[in-house]
Amino acid sequence: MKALVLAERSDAARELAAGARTMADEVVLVAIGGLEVADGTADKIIRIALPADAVYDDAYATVISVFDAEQPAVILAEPTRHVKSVVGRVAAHANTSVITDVMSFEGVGARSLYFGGVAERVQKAAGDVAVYTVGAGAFEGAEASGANAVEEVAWVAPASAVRLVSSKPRALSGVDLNKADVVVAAGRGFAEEPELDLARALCDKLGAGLACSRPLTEGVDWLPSELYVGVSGLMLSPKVYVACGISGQMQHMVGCNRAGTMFAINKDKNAPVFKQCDYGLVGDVKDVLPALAAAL
Ligand SMILES: Cc1cc2nc3c(=O)[nH]c(=O)nc-3n(C[C@H](O)[C@H](O)[C@H](O)COP(=O)(O)OP(=O)(O)OC[C@H]3O[C@@H](n4cnc5c(N)ncnc54)[C@H](O)[C@@H]3O)c2cc1C
Repeated sequence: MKALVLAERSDAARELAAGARTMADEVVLVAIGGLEVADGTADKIIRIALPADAVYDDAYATVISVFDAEQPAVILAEPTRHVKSVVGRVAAHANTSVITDVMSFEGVGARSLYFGGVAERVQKAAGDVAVYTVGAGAFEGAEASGANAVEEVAWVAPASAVRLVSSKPRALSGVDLNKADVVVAAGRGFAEEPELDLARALCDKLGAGLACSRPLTEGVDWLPSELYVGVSGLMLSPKVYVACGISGQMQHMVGCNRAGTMFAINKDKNAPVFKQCDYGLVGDVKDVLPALAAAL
């Protein structure tokens, strides 16, 4: 049985390839646009170079040609916006559906969230080809392997290409949250944008990355949307997660509940986050964060 892996980030490619190894005899990684691939990731790396005027999503037509040539029984994809756009169209071509946001595999079933994360279900692929988008941490302990034999395929122009109107560099936070050992996350407990400096000061002391809940990105726009954690954002598995002024709604917590150790700071002793953390501190972020930063 053959598995195809599609990922935008090198770490995710390796993790999904390791997971694919537990399901298939042959693991083929599709590397679009110069993705760096670590040694021993997959049996075969199929490289797709992006033409200068093309965007990532346009690679779907080439990936469909790869799918036709390779005939995989399973596809594992990283749940980024671009990869989802590509894999959705590959699944439509294969006359199958995508089982999204898989958190773990149980025999032939895949456990994932639905209704925006308020419920879980286990699904089994209906067709001949199983297509999954899989979050970080689903294949803990699995080891990637393979000769990384490289094959380059010709670009297949999509029937309706995305027209790039303009682009501009994005301000990055400096820390890749997917790789950070420690993440400090801010929620609506921060009443005003300048209060986020308290979380930033704690990040500096801990060498942590700053993340947030979704309300801090959408609507108020205090932080970029790339930084919010949860069912529709980042799925993280850091060693330590510090949830500050976050209530603990399921939609947020599914993105961080794989953390090794979870700390929560909230002024409401009944906040749901206290039932989900390892260590809880009842207090106001305006008092607790400066005290913590000073003590460290
Ligand atoms: C389809 C769908 C998808 C969603 N996806 C996501 C997602 O991916 N990620 C996400 O984060 N959310 C998501 N949401 C939103 C989610 O349901 C919650 O509304 C959101 O996570 C709440 O954010 P919060 O915990 O920061 O805010 P709140 O729920 O308002 O909690 C704020 C907390 O701060 C505490 N607090 C207030 N003041 C202080 C203070 N001074 N000091 C300490 N504590 C204080 C309060 O006691 C409260 O517990 C989604 C919702 C839907 C419907």
